[in-house]
Amino acid sequence: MRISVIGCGYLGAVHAASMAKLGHDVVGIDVDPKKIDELSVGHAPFFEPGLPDLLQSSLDSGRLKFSTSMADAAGSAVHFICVGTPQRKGEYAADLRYVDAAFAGLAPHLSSGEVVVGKSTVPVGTASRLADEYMETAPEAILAWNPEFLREGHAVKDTLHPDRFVYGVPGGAAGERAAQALDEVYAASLSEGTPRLVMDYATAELVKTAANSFLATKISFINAMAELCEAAGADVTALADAIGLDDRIGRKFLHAGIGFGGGCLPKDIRAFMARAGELGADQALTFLREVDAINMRRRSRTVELTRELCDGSLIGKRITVLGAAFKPNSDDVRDSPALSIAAQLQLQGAEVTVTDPEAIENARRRFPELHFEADLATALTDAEAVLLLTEWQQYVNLNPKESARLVRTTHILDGRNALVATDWRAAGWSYRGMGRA
Ligand SMILES: NC(=O)c1ccc[n+]([C@@H]2O[C@H](COP(=O)([O-])OP(=O)(O)OC[C@H]3O[C@@H](n4cnc5c(N)ncnc54)[C@H](O)[C@@H]3O)[C@@H](O)[C@H]2O)c1
Ligand SMILES: O=c1ccn([C@@H]2O[C@H](COP(=O)(O)OP(=O)(O)O[C@H]3O[C@H](CO)[C@@H](O)[C@H](O)[C@H]3O)[C@@H](O)[C@H]2O)c(=O)[nH]1
Repeated sequence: MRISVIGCGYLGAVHAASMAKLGHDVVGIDVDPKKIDELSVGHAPFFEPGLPDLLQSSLDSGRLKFSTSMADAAGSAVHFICVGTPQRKGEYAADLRYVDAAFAGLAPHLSSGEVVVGKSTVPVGTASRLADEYMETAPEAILAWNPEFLREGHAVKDTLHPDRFVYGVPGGAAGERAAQALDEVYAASLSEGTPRLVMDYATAELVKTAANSFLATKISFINAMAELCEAAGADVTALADAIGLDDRIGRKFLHAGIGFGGGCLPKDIRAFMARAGELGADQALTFLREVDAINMRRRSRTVELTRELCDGSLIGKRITVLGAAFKPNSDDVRDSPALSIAAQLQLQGAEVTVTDPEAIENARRRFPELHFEADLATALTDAEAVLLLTEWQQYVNLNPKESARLVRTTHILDGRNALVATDWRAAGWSYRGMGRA
């Protein structure tokens, strides 16, 4: 099947390479010529485990190519729209200008029977608006919305073996044709028994934002419990283990710490609230304000805990931050809690050094005022406090005795509750976790 993938960022590049792996002939299209040049020679423009091999094998198969020209999408049976939907500057709402530009650019190249499939995360109501505004030029083409649930750091596996497929389609024969086309695209995964749910546009759009809101709520719930544990002298990790054993609750997404970040959860819950307001249903989502507020409080709480670790003053203190990415196994620094905390500490007078195995380049672009050091041992040397803010495996595996020899003062704040506290204390460190006595 001929497929085009429009927008080759964290979602689209993985999607394009994965669709070629499934046996389709794929063209990935992006407006960024640098990205397209890199992808065309098999260089992944961002860090994602498994992507370089997948990209290379798909290019070698001759089934994957990249282009900056929308005209190269012409003739594809299915066109996936994977462009960004960031938060609008100074507002909660999603910025849909890239989605609109992608539809406007694609529409003149559409032919009868082709299916345009939105994968970007959009506010409910967007698909029917786009169908009205852009699909009229190609009346026989059909629009479907097939939201994406991949996690960065697991994107390849999540794309090839997702938990479920959601198809938002129009009513009648057109909807059936769109679902058939998507079944053909995903035949290999469907044959593994992956559930496939067909519904209307609005429900499909809502499934995506509801799923991310639920995940964000779960994280903020456990972080609220962390606040309580701190006040009551209890331990949030023991609490999460105990409540997580109830199947109805589950242990996943109950890791308390510095809170959630990234290019999805924060902006998606805000866009969801904004859209609810436009629909006159803002009361339904007022709890998400609290979810957001709890999350942002974790960042200021981390700054306060660091001040406590540093005997009450941050001025001139040498602080080493382990991790810049918003999560491990990613170089994505969009709304990274680690960087936001590092920047706050520096503003309050600390001398901050940030290290990360993959994200330094991206981090430096966003926070040029911070000092970055790629070498872990050098970053730790002479530190007066160490903060683990992104739980990369190499940081979790750090040897507390060897690390103690590098630093000036053995103070560690475990912002992700990822270290074995007893090991660090046994090696002479004063260890502080999040929500732990
Ligand atoms: N990153 C994820 O893990 C993930 C997972 C699920 C859903 N999503 C959603 O997918 C969408 C894309 O997210 P992302 O993280 O890949 O963003 P991204 O910023 O990494 O990628 C977007 C890409 O679209 C390109 N682009 C912009 N306008 C274009 C146009 N008119 N034509 C062609 N290309 C264009 C940009 O140059 C960029 O490369 C968002 O709606 C996001 O919420 C992302
Ligand atoms: O118990 C937890 C779990 C996660 N996090 C943090 O939450 C953020 C988001 O993590 P995760 O959801 O794993 O990463 P994303 O790659 O942003 O994936 C989310 O956002 C994507 C884009 O919409 C969706 O496709 C995914 O299903 C959804 O999990 C990160 O900062 C994590 O450190 C916690 O603090 N505690």
